[in-house]
Amino acid sequence: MIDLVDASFGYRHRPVVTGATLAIRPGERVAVVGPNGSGKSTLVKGVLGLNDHLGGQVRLFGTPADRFRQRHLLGYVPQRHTVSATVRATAGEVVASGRLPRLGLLGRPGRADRAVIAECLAVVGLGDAVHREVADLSGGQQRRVLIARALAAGPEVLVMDEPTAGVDAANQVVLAEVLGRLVERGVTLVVVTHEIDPLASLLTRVVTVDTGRITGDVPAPGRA
Ligand SMILES: Nc1ncnc2c1ncn2[C@@H]1O[C@H](COP(=O)(O)OP(=O)(O)OP(=O)(O)O)[C@@H](O)[C@H]1O
Repeated sequence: MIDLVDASFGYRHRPVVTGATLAIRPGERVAVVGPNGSGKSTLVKGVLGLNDHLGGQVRLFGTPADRFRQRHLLGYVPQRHTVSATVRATAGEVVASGRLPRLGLLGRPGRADRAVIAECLAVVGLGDAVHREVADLSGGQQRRVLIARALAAGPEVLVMDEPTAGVDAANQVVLAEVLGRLVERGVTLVVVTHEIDPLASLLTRVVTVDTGRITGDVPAPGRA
C-alpha cells in the first residue's frame, strides 16, 4: 500500500527525513514513534504528498506517488487538537467536507453520501452529534469528528498524527475503541504517537524515527 525506497522529504528543499525505506502492507497497524522533532510528521506527510519529496521512491498502491490519482484511498487525520474554534460548522458539515473527493460532478451530497456521513459519525461514537456545532464539542470529541471526516472518503489506509495527544485517559480509551472498530473493518493504520500503551492491543508493528532516519522497525510488543 505504501512503499518507500531511500525516500527523502523536507520543506522548501531542505531535507528533514532522509534514506527512508518502508513497506506497509494491507491490514498492518503501524505506530511511528520517536523524539520530538525527529521527523515523524514529516515522514507521514511525505507519504501523503504534503511536503517536498526530495529523493528516492514513493509508491502508493503500486503507483509512483506523482502519478497516483486515487487520493481518497489515503485518509489523514492531521496533528491538531481540535477542528477550529474560528469555523462555525456542525459535526455533520465537517464530516461532509471529507466526502468531497467522492462526490459527483454536481458536488452535492446525495442520500447515499448522507448515510455514509451518519455512519462515519456513528463509528467514532458520535452518532447523535450530526447537528451539533463542533465548537461546542470537547477536544477529544472534535478529534473523533476529524477521524470521521477522514473516513468519509472511504480510505483503505488511515494515517493519524498523534490522535491521543492531549486527550485525557478516559477519552484515550474511547479513541482506542474507535481505532479497534476501524481495524475490524480492515482499515490499515499508520499512527504517529508518543503513547503506545493506549493502542498496544491494536498495533502490529512499531517504526522508530530519530534525527530524520528510520532507526527501528520491529513487531509491536507481544507480536514478536
Ligand atoms: N512546515 C515546516 N516547514 C519547515 N520546517 C518544518 C516544518 N514542519 C516541520 N519542520 C521541521 O522538521 C523537523 C521535524 O519536525 P516534525 O514535525 O516532522 O517532527 P516530529 O517528530 O513529528 O515532532 P513532534 O513529535 O514534536 O510532533 C523539525 O526540525 C521541524 O522544525
